[in-house]
Amino acid sequence: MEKSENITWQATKVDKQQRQTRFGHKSAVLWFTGLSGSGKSTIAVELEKQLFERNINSYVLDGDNVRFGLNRNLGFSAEDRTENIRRIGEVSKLFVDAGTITLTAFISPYRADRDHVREILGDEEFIEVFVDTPIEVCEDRDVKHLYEKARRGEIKGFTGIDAPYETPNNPEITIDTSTQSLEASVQQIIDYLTSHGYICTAG
Ligand SMILES: Nc1ncnc2c1ncn2[C@@H]1O[C@H](COP(=O)(O)OS(=O)(=O)O)[C@@H](OP(=O)(O)O)[C@H]1O
Ligand SMILES: Nc1ncnc2c1ncn2[C@@H]1O[C@H](COP(=O)(O)OP(=O)(O)O)[C@@H](O)[C@H]1O
Repeated sequence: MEKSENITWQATKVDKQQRQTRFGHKSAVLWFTGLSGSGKSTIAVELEKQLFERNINSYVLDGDNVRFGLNRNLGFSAEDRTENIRRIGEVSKLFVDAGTITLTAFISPYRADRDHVREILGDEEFIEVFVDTPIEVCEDRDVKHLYEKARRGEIKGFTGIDAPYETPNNPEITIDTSTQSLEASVQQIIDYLTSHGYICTAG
């Protein structure tokens, strides 16, 4: 995998700990995973807004958006999805080093790919948020009409239809948007961040 030789790690004079101290909160990745239409982006975007309002550095990396730029050369084969998640894992690590609470909204269907990101970040900085909305509900929403296309065979390898989704074994947070409101989901995550000492009650 490594193609670069003769490279040396450059140390910096400002570290993650100093940045966290200055910002007044810890940094970590909230790794949203779940089917298309499960609610990953909707929750991440609202949560980012609420964290921002509390003066917390936060940033959303969203599957669709990242595929317009950084990952525009990747498709939806198993190999490309793995590379997609590997890159986002590395980007997330940089954001966390920069002191930001990073929200990633990718289907990330393969357990091994998510576990790899957990490994490079460590348990404390990787918070897996399983958006466990039943496929029937996601398909019923079909915001982008992609399930419709997949059922008609116009999209091949669509997650949940003819491509796999491997559920997390031990997610830190589980949300089902078919039974809980957006507000309740966002509050559940804020409560987790507060009770685990990532952010302060007062923000
Ligand atoms: N074949 C196939 N399977 C699943 N999803 C598809 C596919 N083709 C396009 N799309 C659209 O791409 C979004 C998922 O991109 P991700 O980068 O999150 O996927 S992955 O993590 O690499 O599996 C996904 O967005 P979300 O609905 O936000 O999840 C879809 O809009
Ligand atoms: N309780 C809820 N939480 C989150 N989204 C919900 C909820 N109820 C309905 N929705 C709708 O479900 C859709 C989820 O789409 P999206 O957030 O793009 O999902 P994903 O990013 O997982 O593909 C949105 O249209 C959203 O308005």
